[in-house]
Amino acid sequence: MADSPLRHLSTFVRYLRGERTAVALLALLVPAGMGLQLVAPYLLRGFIDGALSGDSRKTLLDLAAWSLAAAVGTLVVTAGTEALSSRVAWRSTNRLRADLVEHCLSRPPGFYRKHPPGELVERMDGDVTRLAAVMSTLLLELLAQALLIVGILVALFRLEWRLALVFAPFAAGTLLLLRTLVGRAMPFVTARQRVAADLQGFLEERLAAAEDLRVNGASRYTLRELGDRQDDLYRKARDAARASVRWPATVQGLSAVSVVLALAVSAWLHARGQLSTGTAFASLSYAMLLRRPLLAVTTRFRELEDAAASAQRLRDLLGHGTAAPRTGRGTLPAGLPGVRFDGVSFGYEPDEPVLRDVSFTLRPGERLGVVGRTGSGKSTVVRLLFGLHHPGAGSVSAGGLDLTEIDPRALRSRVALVTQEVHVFHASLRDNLTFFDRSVPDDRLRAALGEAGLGPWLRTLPDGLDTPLGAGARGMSAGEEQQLALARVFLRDPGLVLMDEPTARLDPYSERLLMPALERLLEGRTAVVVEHRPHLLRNVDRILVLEEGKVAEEGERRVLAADPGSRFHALLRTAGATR
Ligand SMILES: Nc1ncnc2c1ncn2[C@@H]1O[C@H](COP(=O)(O)OP(=O)(O)OP(=O)(O)O)[C@@H](O)[C@H]1O
Repeated sequence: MADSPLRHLSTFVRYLRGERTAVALLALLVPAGMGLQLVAPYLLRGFIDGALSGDSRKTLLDLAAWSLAAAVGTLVVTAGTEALSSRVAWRSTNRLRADLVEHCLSRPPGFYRKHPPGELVERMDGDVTRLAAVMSTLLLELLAQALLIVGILVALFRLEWRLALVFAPFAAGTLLLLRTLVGRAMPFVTARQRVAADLQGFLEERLAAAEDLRVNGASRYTLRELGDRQDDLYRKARDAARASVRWPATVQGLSAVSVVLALAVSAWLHARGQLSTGTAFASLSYAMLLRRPLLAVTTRFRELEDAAASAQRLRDLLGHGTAAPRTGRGTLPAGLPGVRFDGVSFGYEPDEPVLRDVSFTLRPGERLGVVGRTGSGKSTVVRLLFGLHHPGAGSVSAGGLDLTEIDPRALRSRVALVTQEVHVFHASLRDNLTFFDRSVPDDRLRAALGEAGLGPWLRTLPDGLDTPLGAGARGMSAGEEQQLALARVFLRDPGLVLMDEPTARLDPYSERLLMPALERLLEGRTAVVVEHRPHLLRNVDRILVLEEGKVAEEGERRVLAADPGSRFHALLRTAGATR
């Protein structure tokens, strides 16, 4: 059975709640506009019959004045409807867009692997805009058009029942057809919208990697893939258009037949003297007018199906990943937190364990270095400690509290994660440091930059803390970006620092420049440092060696480094760093 568009749209009705007055006014204006359309043919009849029967000039002028008033009324109602509906659409969709952005910002990393930014932009822009049309007037208009159809049929019956009999089956047949066709085009429309969003995601990803693609000679392959995707979009758009066009084409055909029939009946009745010229004109005007709402309903119905498909995709997006909300409300106790992994097993996918029964303990202020081959689960340890995922078995705790019991915001205020990925926003240096919090005093910002080793760099900036950074503004080297990331952490002064190979993308020179700041950051804090180059772990107290997700070795750094039989010593030997 066809999916009902209204079911998908109903979820978003709540965004109209703040617009009750405007919606109530629209509920009056839209039917009023439809009602005004019924007046014109009625006045026309009076005018023609009056003129033919030699009525006084005053009556004819009165009728002309009424016609003018109806036209002005229609103009006012149309302008009012337009203004109000734009306002309702703008405000309600802004609220929806804000909800979507908030939802996306709170999603775990896996969400962004499933939905690349280009796809999300298409949803927040394209889908929301399509929904806006429905939220403003479409539903009201569909209802009003249906009322107009009934109104025209009643007026026709009153004027000439024999003509009404020609049109009633046409209108009823069209509406019955509508019932059977409701939602038929939706699967095709949904498929078209999905492929369009995928194309957007593809373009966004490829353009972001333009340099890599060029360097690796993959530009031609990318263009070929773009061609395939465009062909697919064309096919899906064609299928959707075919499915959607059947309905208006049928109505057009039916309508043409019924108008010809009405013309024949009018001519016949008029020739027999049973129909005045004015009534014939008025009836035919109503007959022509009847085509308008029926065709409008069909065209608007396509928009409704488009919007319903968008609504379905937005509902899916809003529902995505809500299965495991964090419920913790606790906060980390004051002071430096200790850390404990107790029999932790975890996998990103079911039946694909990444960590197996991992246990270790760090006392407050202790620093742990995590080493192991690529893919052994080092980064996963850090992600669990940052609360990005929860273990399938065992527990991860900080400051004596299981992380599932801690409010994520409270956790993030005391725990910092430094990775090799640094995002520099297109904003001032100040905003880049504070994440747009204007309450942080400048001397704290300068101190944090100094601790991160960016003091001399700051002095070279023309506008100091107000210097714009990011795309199209002042460029930064990879090392400076990493120092900026460290300055952000110094500013927050967390008790627990997690580092995931922060120097991995730096050349040895930049790495050497960064090391003093990294070492300062570890001083007087509990820390977990992931590093595949063991010789860089000079300042940690303990070492954890992971192999295929299991703890292969754990102990004091000093002891393991001095023991030629230890795995850590072997790693140092391989790196040529044994002392
Ligand atoms: N988000 C994810 N979804 C699915 N699998 C993942 C995800 N992240 C990591 N993995 C897989 O988990 C395993 C461990 O990954 P992890 O990043 O923890 O290893 P690592 O030791 O830090 O590796 P590297 O030194 O290369 O960074 C790998 O097999 C990896 O493919």
